[in-house]
Amino acid sequence: MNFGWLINLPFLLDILFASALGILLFSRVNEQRTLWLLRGYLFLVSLAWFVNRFADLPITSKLIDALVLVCSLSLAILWQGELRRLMELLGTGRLAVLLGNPQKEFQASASTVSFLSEAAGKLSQNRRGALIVLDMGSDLRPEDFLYPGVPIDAQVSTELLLNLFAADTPLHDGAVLIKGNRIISAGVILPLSRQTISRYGTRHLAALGITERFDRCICVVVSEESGTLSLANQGRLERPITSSRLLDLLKEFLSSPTGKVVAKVSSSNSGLNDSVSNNLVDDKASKPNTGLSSSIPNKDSLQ
Ligand SMILES: Nc1ncnc2c1ncn2[C@@H]1O[C@H](COP(=O)(O)OP(=O)(O)OP(=O)(O)O)[C@@H](O)[C@H]1O
Repeated sequence: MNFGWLINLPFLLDILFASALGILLFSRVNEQRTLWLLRGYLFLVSLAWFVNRFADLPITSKLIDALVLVCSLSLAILWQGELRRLMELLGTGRLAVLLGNPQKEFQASASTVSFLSEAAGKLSQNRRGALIVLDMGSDLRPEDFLYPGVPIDAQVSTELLLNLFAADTPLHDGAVLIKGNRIISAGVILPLSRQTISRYGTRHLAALGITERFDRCICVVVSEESGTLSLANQGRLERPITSSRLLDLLKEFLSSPTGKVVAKVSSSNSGLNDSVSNNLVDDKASKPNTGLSSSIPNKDSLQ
């Protein structure tokens, strides 16, 4: 066998780029099951390449190609949200997000998270509906929202948060966006989750929608109907939680450079974790599921 191709520069570059891409992909996957799928898929692709290049087996090669095609289609359906997000990031040139570099200036301080959990606790006691997005370096931009809201740019405080969600005030509808220690805007309309089988209302779906798109973004939700406090992270909802539990989770989130703590805590806490995809406890069970597109609100309908 001639191994001359091994020292061929284009071939070495090919291997280098393919390995870099593989490492990047594996480093971005944080779920074991997804990792297995990716590993299996890459094995099939490598097998197809090997058989095509080195074996003179046309029928086997065609069969493996067909298998790779079917698997690619299945994965495209399974990961449509992630693939869409990948293309959005590539299209908007946000490579830092893709490479997982958090923006350090958006690290919230310990006092910010305690103001936030204190406000959430009071809102919950008073059954005031609220939705607070805490961006800890996920590079959220106005174009990521359905409506970017009204600019505020003020230091986070319990009083200001309570004021923003007070009944009958112009900005109480929609979400408050916090970046680092500052309230950036209020009245923000978030994209809804694509988890259409959920029976949650739009406030909770909005929290899931933004957190399933952005890793380092979490959402605190207070239900107006039940006063239940929830924390959304990476497309999962942990509820019901107390304000002190919220504070603990926020602190753990702050101390984690990858922002994966809450998911880890949730999965080990079967009593509290409530993933929408699992369709568990739901205080909106009586509400008909209207489907995603029909339930996306516009600003006018929320006022
Ligand atoms: N896409 C969105 N982005 C931001 N806020 C939203 C969005 N959709 C709905 N909301 C907020 O949620 C309110 C409606 O909540 P809805 O009852 O539909 O949801 P919910 O999840 O059942 O919440 P709750 O338990 O508080 O009733 C709206 O008045 C608005 O303030």
